[in-house]
Amino acid sequence: MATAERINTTATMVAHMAPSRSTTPDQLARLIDVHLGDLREEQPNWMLAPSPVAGRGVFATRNIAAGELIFRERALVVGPTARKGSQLNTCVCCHRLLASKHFLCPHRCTLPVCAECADSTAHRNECEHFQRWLPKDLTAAEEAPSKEQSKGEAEGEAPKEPLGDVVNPLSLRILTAVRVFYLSKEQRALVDAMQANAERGYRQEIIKAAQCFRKFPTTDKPFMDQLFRVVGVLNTNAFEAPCRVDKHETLLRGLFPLTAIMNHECTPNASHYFENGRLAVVRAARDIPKGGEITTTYTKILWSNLTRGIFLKMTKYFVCNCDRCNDNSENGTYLSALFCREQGCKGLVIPVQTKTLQPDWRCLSCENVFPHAKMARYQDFALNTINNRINTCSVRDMIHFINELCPRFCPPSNYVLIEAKLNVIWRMTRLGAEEYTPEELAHKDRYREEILAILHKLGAGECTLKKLITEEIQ
Ligand SMILES: C[S@@+](CC[C@H](N)C(=O)[O-])C[C@H]1O[C@@H](n2cnc3c(N)ncnc32)[C@H](O)[C@@H]1O
Repeated sequence: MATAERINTTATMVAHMAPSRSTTPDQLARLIDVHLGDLREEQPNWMLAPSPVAGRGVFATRNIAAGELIFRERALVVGPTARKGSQLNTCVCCHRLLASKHFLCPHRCTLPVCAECADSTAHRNECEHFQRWLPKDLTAAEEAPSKEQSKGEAEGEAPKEPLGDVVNPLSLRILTAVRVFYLSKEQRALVDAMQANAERGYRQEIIKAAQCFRKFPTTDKPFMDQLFRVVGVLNTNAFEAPCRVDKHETLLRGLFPLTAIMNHECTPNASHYFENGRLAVVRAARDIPKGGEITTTYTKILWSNLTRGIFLKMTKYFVCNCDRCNDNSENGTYLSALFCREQGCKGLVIPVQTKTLQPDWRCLSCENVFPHAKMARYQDFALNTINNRINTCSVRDMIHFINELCPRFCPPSNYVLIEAKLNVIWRMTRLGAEEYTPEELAHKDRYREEILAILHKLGAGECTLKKLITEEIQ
């Protein structure tokens, strides 16, 4: 993050974030060029232009071959995702894992930070900023022991272990938005030129964060409006980028503006991945002709039509109209398929209509039609049963479950079962091959071939998942 001029009042912050919704395509292109800096190619194979899909998009300036690099981009801003279950005792600057107790900033901004970063210029602005908002100190309990604790100790009980530091994920998550206010003027202009979906849930994120502080400027309307927009931009555009420091893996909330301007396609022609949470790399997954829109995916590629549709509607607020979404066989992969509920028939049942999230379902064998509610309950059952096993079973038991029990209630093409196979492959790779029997390793190879065949049917080309499966998972 650029260390911009110091900002001491919310009024100054708002002035710096003055809206510039009318950013022209040329201005946007210039802001992106400045942001790319030394990573901007002399003659890029991409350009920005209005998209027939939505808003602005990224387009090929010449034919691009599958596998070719399209661009690399550093994050404009990153921060903790502070997801449920993540290790919150991770330094917000260098992302190292900290001690499990006493890991908050010594300057009492209540952010988890390592001793080195606590006094760094990278942390100074946000530290002072959080201090000004007066965090409700969650460690107070440690300094002022409860009445019962003091009583117990007075009566000769061994002193209780100090409670240690506690982080509120809601205040931690707002950090990325706060960091946006400290970007340079041009960087903030770029943030302001980005799409921000207006969603009530995003406001909740701020309202809940505000409750973590005694002096959050909730009555400062211009500031709050800017904050709502920044959080809207983050939620519309930011990625969750994995980052590994030493052996500690964490997910960062990163804004990569050029990568974000790419529109979504369910089987995209480009793939992106992140290097240590701070660098996005975008490559062509298939050949892209000159003038073609370069697309990425906002969903998992192996999800069924309905699952992707619901996810996009709920989190990105649009209905996808790509070729894959309009084909109820899903390129012959039948990722949505469930077994027929009719006595004696074990045919495959698939959604009939494609442009609705509540389709009728029809059996490909007996042609009976089932209401969506019934099939949705069945899909939920399969999902919960399989995910429950994934979370509780050893790999060995999972292989047995997939091969012997799943076929009784879930067609082998169903995406939940495919994802379970991917999970097995992934876990076996992480644990190392020597722990498994040749038979178990053969199952892993078979799962891998099945998934590669599905990716081939989908026309996914050199997508990130294929790269992972063929190169890293061996
Ligand atoms: C990260 S932005 C993509 C860039 C955006 N087109 C722009 O002009 O800044 C994501 C938003 O773009 C729109 N979008 C992206 N892909 C789409 C698609 N396939 N169909 C409809 N809308 C899409 C949706 O409004 C979505 O919330």
